[in-house]
Amino acid sequence: MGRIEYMKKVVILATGGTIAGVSHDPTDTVSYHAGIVPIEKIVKAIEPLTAIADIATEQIAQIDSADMNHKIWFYLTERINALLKQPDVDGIVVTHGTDTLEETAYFLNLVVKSEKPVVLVGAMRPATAISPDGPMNLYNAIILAVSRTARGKGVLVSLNDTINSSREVTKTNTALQDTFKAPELGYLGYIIDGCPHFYRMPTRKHTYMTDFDISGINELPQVDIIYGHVNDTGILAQAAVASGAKGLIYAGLGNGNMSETMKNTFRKIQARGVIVVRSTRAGNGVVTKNSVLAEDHDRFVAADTLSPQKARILLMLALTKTSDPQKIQDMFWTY
Ligand SMILES: NC(=O)C[C@H](N)C(=O)O
Repeated sequence: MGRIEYMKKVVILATGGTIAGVSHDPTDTVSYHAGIVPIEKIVKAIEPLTAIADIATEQIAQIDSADMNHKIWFYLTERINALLKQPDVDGIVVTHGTDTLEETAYFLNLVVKSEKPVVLVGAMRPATAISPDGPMNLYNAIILAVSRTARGKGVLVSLNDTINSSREVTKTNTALQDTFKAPELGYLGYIIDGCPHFYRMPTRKHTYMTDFDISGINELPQVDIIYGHVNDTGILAQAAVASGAKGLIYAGLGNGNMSETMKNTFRKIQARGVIVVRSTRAGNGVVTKNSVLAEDHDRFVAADTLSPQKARILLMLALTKTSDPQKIQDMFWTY
Protein backbone atom coordinates (compact mmCIF):
# COMPACT_ATOMS: atom_id res chain seq x y z
CA MET A 1 0.00 0.00 0.00
CA GLY A 2 1.38 3.39 -1.00
CA ARG A 3 0.93 6.70 0.73
CA ILE A 4 -2.37 8.53 0.44
CA GLU A 5 -1.73 10.91 -2.43
CA TYR A 6 -4.30 13.50 -1.54
CA MET A 7 -6.32 14.22 1.53
CA LYS A 8 -9.82 12.80 1.19
CA LYS A 9 -12.68 15.14 1.99
CA VAL A 10 -15.46 14.35 4.45
CA VAL A 11 -18.40 16.58 5.30
CA ILE A 12 -19.86 16.21 8.78
CA LEU A 13 -23.54 17.10 8.99
CA ALA A 14 -24.26 17.63 12.67
CA THR A 15 -27.72 17.25 14.20
CA GLY A 16 -27.00 17.28 17.94
CA GLY A 17 -27.47 14.38 20.38
CA THR A 18 -25.34 13.29 23.31
CA ILE A 19 -22.16 13.46 21.25
CA ALA A 20 -22.76 17.23 21.56
CA GLY A 21 -24.17 16.94 25.09
CA VAL A 22 -23.18 18.84 28.23
CA SER A 23 -23.58 17.73 31.85
CA HIS A 24 -23.10 19.73 35.07
CA ASP A 25 -20.84 17.08 36.54
CA PRO A 26 -18.18 15.17 34.55
CA THR A 27 -19.22 11.95 36.32
CA ASP A 28 -22.77 12.18 34.98
CA THR A 29 -23.35 9.78 32.12
CA VAL A 30 -27.13 9.92 31.76
CA SER A 31 -28.05 13.32 33.27
CA TYR A 32 -27.16 15.98 30.73
CA HIS A 33 -28.49 18.18 27.96
CA ALA A 34 -28.08 16.81 24.44
CA GLY A 35 -27.31 18.97 21.41
CA ILE A 36 -25.28 21.84 22.90
CA VAL A 37 -21.64 21.76 21.69
CA PRO A 38 -21.15 23.02 18.11
CA ILE A 39 -19.67 20.47 15.71
CA GLU A 40 -16.76 22.74 14.85
CA LYS A 41 -15.65 22.73 18.49
CA ILE A 42 -16.01 18.94 18.75
CA VAL A 43 -13.88 18.42 15.64
CA LYS A 44 -11.18 20.87 16.76
CA ALA A 45 -10.71 18.93 20.00
CA ILE A 46 -9.87 15.67 18.16
CA GLU A 47 -6.30 16.22 17.07
CA PRO A 48 -5.78 12.95 15.07
CA LEU A 49 -8.66 13.83 12.73
CA THR A 50 -6.57 16.36 10.84
CA ALA A 51 -4.25 13.57 9.68
CA ILE A 52 -6.92 11.43 8.08
CA ALA A 53 -9.21 13.78 6.17
CA ASP A 54 -9.95 17.28 5.06
CA ILE A 55 -13.05 17.94 7.13
CA ALA A 56 -15.87 20.41 6.54
CA THR A 57 -18.75 20.79 8.97
CA GLU A 58 -22.36 21.92 8.72
CA GLN A 59 -24.58 22.33 11.75
CA ILE A 60 -27.90 21.08 10.33
CA ALA A 61 -29.70 21.00 13.70
CA GLN A 62 -28.85 21.02 17.40
CA ILE A 63 -31.45 18.74 18.97
CA ASP A 64 -32.05 15.74 21.15
CA SER A 65 -32.84 13.03 18.62
CA ALA A 66 -36.30 12.59 20.19
CA ASP A 67 -37.07 15.79 18.25
CA MET A 68 -35.83 14.48 14.89
CA ASN A 69 -38.51 14.97 12.24
CA HIS A 70 -39.30 14.46 8.57
CA LYS A 71 -38.43 18.06 7.71
CA ILE A 72 -34.85 17.55 8.89
CA TRP A 73 -34.75 14.17 7.11
CA PHE A 74 -35.70 15.88 3.84
CA TYR A 75 -33.07 18.56 4.29
CA LEU A 76 -30.39 16.02 5.25
CA THR A 77 -31.21 13.96 2.18
CA GLU A 78 -31.01 16.98 -0.10
CA ARG A 79 -27.64 18.04 1.37
CA ILE A 80 -26.16 14.54 1.27
CA ASN A 81 -27.24 13.92 -2.31
CA ALA A 82 -25.91 17.31 -3.42
CA LEU A 83 -22.59 16.93 -1.55
CA LEU A 84 -21.97 13.39 -2.80
CA LYS A 85 -22.45 14.56 -6.38
CA GLN A 86 -19.39 16.77 -5.88
CA PRO A 87 -16.27 14.93 -7.10
CA ASP A 88 -14.21 16.40 -4.24
CA VAL A 89 -16.43 14.95 -1.49
CA ASP A 90 -15.50 11.37 -0.60
CA GLY A 91 -17.91 10.62 2.21
CA ILE A 92 -20.42 11.97 4.71
CA VAL A 93 -20.66 11.60 8.47
CA VAL A 94 -23.90 12.49 10.25
CA THR A 95 -23.69 13.10 13.99
CA HIS A 96 -26.96 12.19 15.68
CA GLY A 97 -28.55 11.40 19.02
CA THR A 98 -28.70 7.68 19.61
CA ASP A 99 -32.40 7.39 20.51
CA THR A 100 -33.63 7.66 16.92
CA LEU A 101 -30.33 7.26 15.07
CA GLU A 102 -31.36 3.93 13.56
CA GLU A 103 -34.48 5.50 12.01
CA THR A 104 -32.62 8.35 10.33
CA ALA A 105 -29.98 5.87 9.16
CA TYR A 106 -32.53 3.53 7.56
CA PHE A 107 -34.41 6.43 5.95
CA LEU A 108 -31.17 7.70 4.39
CA ASN A 109 -30.33 4.13 3.36
CA LEU A 110 -33.44 4.21 1.15
CA VAL A 111 -33.17 7.72 -0.32
CA VAL A 112 -29.48 8.63 -0.69
CA LYS A 113 -28.33 8.13 -4.27
CA SER A 114 -24.64 7.35 -4.08
CA GLU A 115 -22.15 4.56 -3.51
CA LYS A 116 -19.96 6.83 -1.41
CA PRO A 117 -19.93 6.10 2.31
CA VAL A 118 -22.52 7.72 4.57
CA VAL A 119 -21.90 6.98 8.24
CA LEU A 120 -24.12 7.83 11.21
CA VAL A 121 -22.43 8.27 14.55
CA GLY A 122 -23.39 9.29 18.07
CA ALA A 123 -22.32 8.80 21.65
CA MET A 124 -23.74 7.48 24.87
CA ARG A 125 -21.75 9.81 27.14
CA PRO A 126 -21.88 13.60 26.90
CA ALA A 127 -18.89 15.54 25.58
CA THR A 128 -18.19 16.75 29.15
CA ALA A 129 -17.89 13.27 30.71
CA ILE A 130 -14.55 12.15 32.24
CA SER A 131 -14.10 9.70 29.39
CA PRO A 132 -16.58 10.50 26.63
CA ASP A 133 -17.07 7.96 23.84
CA GLY A 134 -17.92 10.61 21.23
CA PRO A 135 -14.39 11.57 20.09
CA MET A 136 -13.31 7.97 19.36
CA ASN A 137 -16.66 7.20 17.74
CA LEU A 138 -16.33 10.27 15.51
CA TYR A 139 -12.74 9.40 14.62
CA ASN A 140 -13.86 5.89 13.59
CA ALA A 141 -16.78 7.28 11.59
CA ILE A 142 -14.40 9.51 9.62
CA ILE A 143 -12.13 6.52 9.04
CA LEU A 144 -15.09 4.68 7.55
CA ALA A 145 -16.19 7.66 5.49
CA VAL A 146 -12.81 7.77 3.71
CA SER A 147 -12.50 4.01 3.38
CA ARG A 148 -12.81 2.33 -0.02
CA THR A 149 -14.16 -0.80 1.65
CA ALA A 150 -17.15 1.12 3.04
CA ARG A 151 -18.34 2.11 -0.45
CA GLY A 152 -21.49 0.51 -1.83
CA LYS A 153 -22.54 -0.97 1.52
CA GLY A 154 -25.45 1.38 2.16
CA VAL A 155 -25.72 3.78 5.06
CA LEU A 156 -23.59 2.57 7.95
CA VAL A 157 -23.74 3.10 11.71
CA SER A 158 -20.57 3.15 13.76
CA LEU A 159 -20.26 3.42 17.54
CA ASN A 160 -18.13 1.55 20.08
CA ASP A 161 -15.64 0.26 17.46
CA THR A 162 -18.32 -1.60 15.50
CA ILE A 163 -19.77 -1.26 12.00
CA ASN A 164 -23.46 -1.96 11.53
CA SER A 165 -25.86 -1.93 8.61
CA SER A 166 -28.56 0.73 9.00
CA ARG A 167 -31.22 -1.83 8.03
CA GLU A 168 -30.47 -4.14 10.92
CA VAL A 169 -28.97 -2.06 13.70
CA THR A 170 -30.94 -1.07 16.76
CA LYS A 171 -30.27 0.57 20.10
CA THR A 172 -30.40 -2.32 22.57
CA ASN A 173 -29.47 -0.69 25.87
CA THR A 174 -30.77 2.58 27.34
CA ALA A 175 -27.56 3.70 29.01
CA LEU A 176 -24.47 1.64 28.17
CA GLN A 177 -21.93 2.37 25.44
CA ASP A 178 -22.27 -1.15 24.11
CA THR A 179 -25.76 -0.54 22.78
CA PHE A 180 -25.85 -0.52 18.93
CA LYS A 181 -26.25 -4.06 17.69
CA ALA A 182 -27.94 -6.16 15.09
CA PRO A 183 -28.75 -8.77 17.75
CA GLU A 184 -29.56 -11.57 15.38
CA LEU A 185 -27.89 -10.79 12.07
CA GLY A 186 -24.67 -9.41 13.52
CA TYR A 187 -22.18 -6.62 12.97
CA LEU A 188 -20.82 -5.99 9.49
CA GLY A 189 -17.42 -5.52 11.07
CA TYR A 190 -15.11 -3.71 13.48
CA ILE A 191 -12.76 -0.75 13.40
CA ILE A 192 -9.49 -1.60 15.09
CA ASP A 193 -6.52 0.77 15.32
CA GLY A 194 -8.05 3.04 12.71
CA CYS A 195 -8.66 0.25 10.22
CA PRO A 196 -12.11 -1.02 9.15
CA HIS A 197 -12.48 -4.82 9.08
CA PHE A 198 -15.57 -5.96 7.17
CA TYR A 199 -16.87 -9.54 7.47
CA ARG A 200 -20.35 -9.31 5.94
CA MET A 201 -22.23 -7.37 3.24
CA PRO A 202 -25.80 -6.07 3.34
CA THR A 203 -27.78 -8.15 0.85
CA ARG A 204 -30.89 -5.96 0.58
CA LYS A 205 -31.13 -3.14 -1.96
CA HIS A 206 -30.13 0.27 -0.64
CA THR A 207 -29.11 3.84 -1.60
CA TYR A 208 -28.43 4.06 -5.37
CA MET A 209 -30.31 0.74 -5.93
CA THR A 210 -33.70 1.84 -4.56
CA ASP A 211 -36.71 3.23 -6.41
CA PHE A 212 -37.35 5.99 -3.89
CA ASP A 213 -36.84 9.61 -4.84
CA ILE A 214 -38.12 12.27 -2.47
CA SER A 215 -36.78 15.24 -4.41
CA GLY A 216 -40.25 16.16 -5.70
CA ILE A 217 -42.18 15.82 -2.43
CA ASN A 218 -42.17 17.66 0.88
CA GLU A 219 -44.05 15.38 3.27
CA LEU A 220 -44.54 11.66 3.83
CA PRO A 221 -47.89 9.90 4.20
CA GLN A 222 -49.02 9.36 7.81
CA VAL A 223 -48.11 5.90 9.10
CA ASP A 224 -48.64 5.02 12.77
CA ILE A 225 -47.42 2.14 14.91
CA ILE A 226 -49.90 0.13 16.99
CA TYR A 227 -48.36 -1.97 19.77
CA GLY A 228 -49.94 -5.40 20.29
CA HIS A 229 -50.86 -6.72 23.75
CA VAL A 230 -53.30 -8.97 25.61
CA ASN A 231 -56.92 -7.78 25.60
CA ASP A 232 -56.26 -5.43 22.69
CA THR A 233 -59.37 -3.46 21.71
CA GLY A 234 -58.37 -1.97 18.35
CA ILE A 235 -59.34 1.51 19.56
CA LEU A 236 -55.93 3.04 18.86
CA ALA A 237 -55.83 1.57 15.35
CA GLN A 238 -59.24 3.09 14.61
CA ALA A 239 -58.18 6.43 16.07
CA ALA A 240 -55.06 6.48 13.91
CA VAL A 241 -57.10 5.93 10.75
CA ALA A 242 -59.66 8.54 11.84
CA SER A 243 -56.81 11.03 12.20
CA GLY A 244 -55.59 10.38 8.65
CA ALA A 245 -53.23 7.39 8.73
CA LYS A 246 -52.68 5.90 5.29
CA GLY A 247 -50.81 2.96 6.76
CA LEU A 248 -50.48 1.14 10.07
CA ILE A 249 -47.64 -0.93 11.43
CA TYR A 250 -48.79 -3.54 13.91
CA ALA A 251 -46.01 -4.39 16.38
CA GLY A 252 -47.65 -7.77 16.68
CA LEU A 253 -47.34 -10.82 18.87
CA GLY A 254 -44.68 -13.39 17.91
CA ASN A 255 -44.71 -13.83 14.14
CA GLY A 256 -46.88 -10.73 13.67
CA ASN A 257 -49.83 -12.58 15.17
CA MET A 258 -53.00 -10.94 16.42
CA SER A 259 -56.21 -11.61 18.33
CA GLU A 260 -59.57 -12.14 16.63
CA THR A 261 -60.47 -8.61 17.74
CA MET A 262 -57.43 -7.15 15.99
CA LYS A 263 -57.99 -9.29 12.88
CA ASN A 264 -61.49 -7.90 12.54
CA THR A 265 -60.33 -4.36 13.23
CA PHE A 266 -57.50 -4.56 10.68
CA ARG A 267 -59.70 -6.26 8.05
CA LYS A 268 -62.13 -3.33 8.21
CA ILE A 269 -59.28 -0.83 8.12
CA GLN A 270 -57.63 -2.57 5.16
CA ALA A 271 -60.96 -2.65 3.29
CA ARG A 272 -60.92 1.16 3.44
CA GLY A 273 -57.62 1.21 1.52
CA VAL A 274 -55.27 1.66 4.49
CA ILE A 275 -52.18 -0.55 4.31
CA VAL A 276 -51.69 -2.79 7.35
CA VAL A 277 -48.21 -4.20 7.94
CA ARG A 278 -47.62 -7.01 10.41
CA SER A 279 -44.38 -6.55 12.30
CA THR A 280 -43.41 -7.93 15.71
CA ARG A 281 -42.82 -6.74 19.24
CA ALA A 282 -40.49 -9.75 19.76
CA GLY A 283 -37.38 -7.76 18.79
CA ASN A 284 -35.90 -10.48 16.59
CA GLY A 285 -36.92 -12.80 13.82
CA VAL A 286 -38.69 -12.73 10.51
CA VAL A 287 -42.39 -11.98 10.18
CA THR A 288 -43.65 -14.28 7.46
CA LYS A 289 -46.87 -14.85 5.60
CA ASN A 290 -47.76 -17.35 8.31
CA SER A 291 -50.40 -20.07 8.26
CA VAL A 292 -52.30 -18.72 11.30
CA LEU A 293 -53.27 -15.77 9.13
CA ALA A 294 -53.53 -17.74 5.88
CA GLU A 295 -56.87 -16.26 4.88
CA ASP A 296 -55.42 -12.77 5.32
CA HIS A 297 -52.31 -13.32 3.19
CA ASP A 298 -53.41 -10.88 0.56
CA ARG A 299 -54.78 -8.39 3.03
CA PHE A 300 -51.83 -7.81 5.35
CA VAL A 301 -48.23 -7.05 4.42
CA ALA A 302 -45.50 -8.95 6.33
CA ALA A 303 -42.62 -6.80 7.62
CA ASP A 304 -39.91 -9.44 7.14
CA THR A 305 -37.13 -8.68 9.68
CA LEU A 306 -37.77 -4.93 9.91
CA SER A 307 -38.47 -3.56 13.37
CA PRO A 308 -41.78 -1.66 13.70
CA GLN A 309 -40.00 1.71 13.56
CA LYS A 310 -38.13 0.74 10.38
CA ALA A 311 -41.21 -0.88 8.82
CA ARG A 312 -42.90 2.51 9.32
CA ILE A 313 -40.17 4.22 7.28
CA LEU A 314 -40.34 1.73 4.43
CA LEU A 315 -44.14 1.91 4.35
CA MET A 316 -44.12 5.74 4.23
CA LEU A 317 -41.75 5.63 1.26
CA ALA A 318 -43.66 2.77 -0.38
CA LEU A 319 -46.86 4.81 -0.15
CA THR A 320 -45.21 7.57 -2.17
CA LYS A 321 -45.12 5.05 -5.05
CA THR A 322 -48.21 2.84 -4.71
CA SER A 323 -51.05 1.75 -2.46
CA ASP A 324 -51.21 -1.79 -3.84
CA PRO A 325 -50.55 -4.22 -0.95
CA GLN A 326 -48.92 -6.80 -3.24
CA LYS A 327 -46.44 -4.27 -4.64
CA ILE A 328 -45.74 -3.02 -1.12
CA GLN A 329 -45.17 -6.61 0.02
CA ASP A 330 -42.57 -6.99 -2.74
CA MET A 331 -40.80 -3.90 -1.42
CA PHE A 332 -40.66 -5.45 2.06
CA TRP A 333 -38.92 -8.51 0.56
CA THR A 334 -36.54 -6.23 -1.38
CA TYR A 335 -35.36 -3.52 1.02
N1 LIG B 1 -27.23 9.07 23.60
C1 LIG B 1 -28.04 9.95 23.03
O1 LIG B 1 -27.68 10.56 22.05
C2 LIG B 1 -29.42 10.09 23.62
C3 LIG B 1 -30.08 11.42 23.40
N2 LIG B 1 -31.29 11.47 24.17
C4 LIG B 1 -30.44 11.66 21.94
O2 LIG B 1 -30.95 10.77 21.30
O3 LIG B 1 -30.28 12.75 21.45
